[in-house]
Amino acid sequence: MTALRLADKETAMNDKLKPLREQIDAIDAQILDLLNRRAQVAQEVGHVKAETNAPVFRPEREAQVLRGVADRNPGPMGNAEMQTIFREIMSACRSLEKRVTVAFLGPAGTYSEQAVYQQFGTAVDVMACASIDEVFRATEAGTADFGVVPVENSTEGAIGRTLDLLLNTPLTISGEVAIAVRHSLLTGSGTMDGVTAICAHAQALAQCQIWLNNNYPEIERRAVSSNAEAARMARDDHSVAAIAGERAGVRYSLGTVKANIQDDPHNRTRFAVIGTLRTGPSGIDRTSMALAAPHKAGSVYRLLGSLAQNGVSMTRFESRPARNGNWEYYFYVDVEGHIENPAVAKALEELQGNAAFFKVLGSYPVSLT
Ligand SMILES: C=C(O[C@@H]1C=C(C(=O)O)C=C[C@H]1O)C(=O)O
Repeated sequence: MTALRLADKETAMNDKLKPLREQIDAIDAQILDLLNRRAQVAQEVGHVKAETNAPVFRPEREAQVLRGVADRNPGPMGNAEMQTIFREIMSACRSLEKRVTVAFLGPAGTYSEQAVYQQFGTAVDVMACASIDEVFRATEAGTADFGVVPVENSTEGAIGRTLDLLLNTPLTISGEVAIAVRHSLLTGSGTMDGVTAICAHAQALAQCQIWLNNNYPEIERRAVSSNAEAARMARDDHSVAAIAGERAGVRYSLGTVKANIQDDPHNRTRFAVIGTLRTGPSGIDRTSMALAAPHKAGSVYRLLGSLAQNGVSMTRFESRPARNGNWEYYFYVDVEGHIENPAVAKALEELQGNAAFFKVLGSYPVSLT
């Protein structure tokens, strides 16, 4: 009797589902058709670009498309989900023009790899490099079209090696990506049974230290070359737990002991996309520069005065030792606006006149996230 009633309920449900699924099938057919029409137009764009050897990847245009999607989205689909879908659509369309190769700080499964996919979508060829230096080298040599390197973390501060290398590279910053860094405690079994060491990159251990002190104060912490390397170790050795992103956990088939163990819930890392491409204005842009102040009273004040007088807002000011033993510093300054914006151009020209060293690192669309 009960079984019968259940079967009746299922039939009634299926009767209701059938027309709805037919609607979805019809919509999917339309989406399929529209996507291929979009792809054909992108191919035409590719031909036009090929005639003049113009760059295929246009971050300013992609940023505008993604912002437009969020602006026009009536819901119920969320803006972030819609942007993820459109990023993939653009990635697939772009790869019909030309597939770009992107170098990043490997191994696979790192936040740097996540940043690559967040900027370029998944229709790209990725090249895992062993160091930040190698990402610069591969991109400078043209082995990779672009490189993605970490610039700063909201908890731990600047990534010094990236700042040092930006100073001398002929490459420019073509784009930026910010990602939320969420660390998980991962093991082969998904439990802490038999675990004698917690491994991660030193930065990740630092970003989770309060949580670790509160929960596993007695377990040894060991810094290794990357979180992904820690995840690989945890897969091969069940006495090791890793701190890494969920992406690494999936890659190395690990179980999650606890997700989101970072001390700062807003922990974010900003990455720069480096390449030879000088990105055009997208409407919401940032310009990064490096400069040195002459050894004179009030010189930093005068430098920054050029920004204030031209109404240009500074969003970041970072200093790095010049490493000449003279207590001299390079300043890394980010401002709002593109270098083609007249106020920004004027401010930078004045600034350059007052600086002992001056280099524009790039103008690029502000990260969506
Ligand atoms: C189609 C173009 O080429 C690429 C693909 C884009 C897209 O699919 O919308 C946008 C910008 C470019 O990175 C274009 O430049 O418009």
